[in-house]
Amino acid sequence: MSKVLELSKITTTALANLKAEGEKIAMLTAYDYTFARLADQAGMEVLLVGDSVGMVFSGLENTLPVTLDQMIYHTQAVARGSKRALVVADMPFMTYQVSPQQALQNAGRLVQEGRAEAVKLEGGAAMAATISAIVTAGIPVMGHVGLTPQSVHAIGGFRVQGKGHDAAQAVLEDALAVQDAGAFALVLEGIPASLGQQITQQLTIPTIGIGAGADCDGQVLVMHDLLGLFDEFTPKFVKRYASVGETVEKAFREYQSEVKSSCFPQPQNCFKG
Ligand SMILES: Nc1nc(=O)c2c([nH]1)NC[C@@H]1CN(c3ccc(C(=O)N[C@@H](CCC(=O)O)C(=O)O)cc3)CN21
Ligand SMILES: CC(C)C(=O)C(=O)O
Ligand SMILES: [Mg+2]
Repeated sequence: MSKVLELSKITTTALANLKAEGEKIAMLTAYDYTFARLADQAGMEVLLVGDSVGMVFSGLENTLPVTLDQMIYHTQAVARGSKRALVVADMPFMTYQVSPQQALQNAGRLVQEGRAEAVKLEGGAAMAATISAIVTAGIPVMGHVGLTPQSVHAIGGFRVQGKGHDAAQAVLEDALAVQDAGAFALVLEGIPASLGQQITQQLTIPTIGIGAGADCDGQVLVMHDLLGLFDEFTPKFVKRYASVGETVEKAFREYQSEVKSSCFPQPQNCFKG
């Protein structure tokens, strides 16, 4: 790719072109300005302000209590840190399920107040009319099928979906319904790799996998999992690229002990009168 293209703003069209060219799409979650900036500089095509913010930032057990105002706040911070990456914001639980009208109004807030460039919502065929209403208003929608964490109580835990012929067929039909409704891309979460491959082949829009195998058009991970900052659970699909948690705790211990022993501050850390 040319230098100009490398630096150009990523759009939904750019992602479609990447699928057409067989180039993989790298997506990562982000929740604040500092880390969004680092991920953007590292070349991530998409920054997802995930409702996983409820788990890794707020310390909640699942994503259900996350509010629209919280998502707007985090999206604003990520948008400020992102020069090139496409900023996608998750629609939180109960901000899009009641009606397409409610969904459109709330998607509009994520764009107008949060500065999101697209929104993501969970669900397949049942969400087709909702996706269509948002897309018609000019807001790009990313779908999300398979393991949908906002349905954790209905699923009975964070369990792999689409195992067996009938369950696989249901996920495929959901994926096709999301595409037909006008979504520009689709997250495939927690499904067998073979099903991820099948859906990716059948869809014209890019698929972005998390625990959906190697054949998806792109991959997404939760930033804290990748960095080794979150270890309350480590799903099989996570790869740790660093041990930032250990590094941070070591620095904190050193600072704490230097305060106790009066090794910090030194004269160079002090102002002269
Ligand atoms: N930090 C973090 N990482 C995530 O990937 C993530 C979140 N939070 N919050 C929202 C959802 C919840 N997710 C999860 C959480 C746990 C498993 C998990 O434990 N999976 C088991 C398999 C479970 C089964 O099928 O029985 C695994 O070993 O992968 C999967 C997805 C993915 N998302
Ligand atoms: C795991 C990704 C796809 C997500 O929805 C989130 O971070 O909330
Ligand atoms: Mg989410």
